[in-house]
Amino acid sequence: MKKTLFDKVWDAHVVESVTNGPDILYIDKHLIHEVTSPQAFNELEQRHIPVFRPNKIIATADHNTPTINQHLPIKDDMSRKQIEELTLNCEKNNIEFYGLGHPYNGIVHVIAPELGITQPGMTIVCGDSHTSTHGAFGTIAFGIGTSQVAQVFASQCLLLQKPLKMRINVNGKLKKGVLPKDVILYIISKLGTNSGTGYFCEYAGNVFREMSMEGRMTVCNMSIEMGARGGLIAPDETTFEYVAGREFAPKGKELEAKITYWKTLTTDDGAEFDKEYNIDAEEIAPMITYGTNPGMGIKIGDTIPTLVETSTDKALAYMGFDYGQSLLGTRINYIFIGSCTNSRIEDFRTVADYINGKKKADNVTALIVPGSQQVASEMKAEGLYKIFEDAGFQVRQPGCSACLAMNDDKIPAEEYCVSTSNRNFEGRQGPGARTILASPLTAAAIAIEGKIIDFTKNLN
Ligand SMILES: CC(C)[C@H](C(=O)O)[C@@H](O)C(=O)O
Ligand code: SF4
Repeated sequence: MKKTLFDKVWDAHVVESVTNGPDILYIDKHLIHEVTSPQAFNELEQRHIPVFRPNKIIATADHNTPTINQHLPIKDDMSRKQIEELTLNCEKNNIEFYGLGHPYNGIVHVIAPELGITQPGMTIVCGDSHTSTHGAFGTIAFGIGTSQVAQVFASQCLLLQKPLKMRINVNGKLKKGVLPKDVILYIISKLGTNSGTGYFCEYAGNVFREMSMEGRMTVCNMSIEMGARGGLIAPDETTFEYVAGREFAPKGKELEAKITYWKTLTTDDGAEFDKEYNIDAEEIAPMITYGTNPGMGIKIGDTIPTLVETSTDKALAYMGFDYGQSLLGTRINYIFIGSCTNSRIEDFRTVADYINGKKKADNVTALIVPGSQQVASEMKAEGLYKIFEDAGFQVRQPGCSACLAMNDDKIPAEEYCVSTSNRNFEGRQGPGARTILASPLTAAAIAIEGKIIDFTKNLN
């Protein structure tokens, strides 16, 4: 039978299946953070169940962490307690923990790939919806709820109904200034935030084949924003090259054997999908969002579509925009470049390249937040800190930061923030804050101007 990439990875992990029922799936790697693990640890403790395979679990602190003075005790009580609880739970259960100050600390979806923990063909879960990021390596990776976190702690397995399969093919040549973030924002704006519900989505076509691993991670990261459980891209030379040599990646003969296997992880010609979309790369342009879900996006120079849906009325009222309006010229006081979508070295290289020798506009507060300590070290080594600081940007310490209002980095009410994160929900960046999602390049260009511009005209 012809199989898809998804089928191959799934089938290799089925421990047992119930006819016409769910499968028991083995989980290779379980990532945890401070927000969704405490209740699961409590459940195990109450039921006197030990953690079955602690060496398959990696923990980091990212959501509640401050991005200034990480060497000092966390001021906010609730955040400090969250991190203390995670630290204690990891100690008690023998789980590797990359806490604040650890050279491997950072956002969970940034550190696992960069440490070589994420590898092709694996099943990876985390109590976090953007676990879909790891699909960029040809893994089945998805977010799970707290009761499932407990299930994996106890058994290293999950009881799951096999999801449906969809494929999005993007072929052709991307225009200048179009980044992977624009590709996924465009896809979601076209297909809608429910188009992936019940599905795992494979991204195929020359656009993804030619993308860096960082770019593929940006795309897979946002699969969840079109409703999909996860997204994945077939591993290839770009993937193998990225993985090889990383801290926890296989080495020598073992790596060779793995690569031979990883090369089989492609969708067979003629394998069937439950649905499929084709997109022409030339249609895609730099995108911005105008509303309160990631599907409410337009090309920078376009006007807000005139839709008659009450939910759009509410979104536009929240954002302070109108039907038919162009966003060009909108004054922007906050820029956030970070989050598990766009806080990898390539993102910061793109930003630094654009702003080198320029200055941010006076009205702008611009935050640069590396996804991990390792990204921060690379940035320093490459001289990017100096470029950012000379341009008047603030470079912070790693964490989720202003992606969501769980730490000190909040955007004031009614202020617009052009953000490279993945969600623009009401209150996401702070009560009343208005989030406009965009690529790192778009965010950089807007930081320099202090208002929304169509920067593609300035590119040479
Ligand atoms: C806090 C966490 C559970 C949440 C998620 O699942 O995604 C967060 O990371 C987010 O991005 O909204
Ligand atoms: S950076 Fe944002 S989207 Fe990513 S895990 Fe943190 S809070 Fe969630």
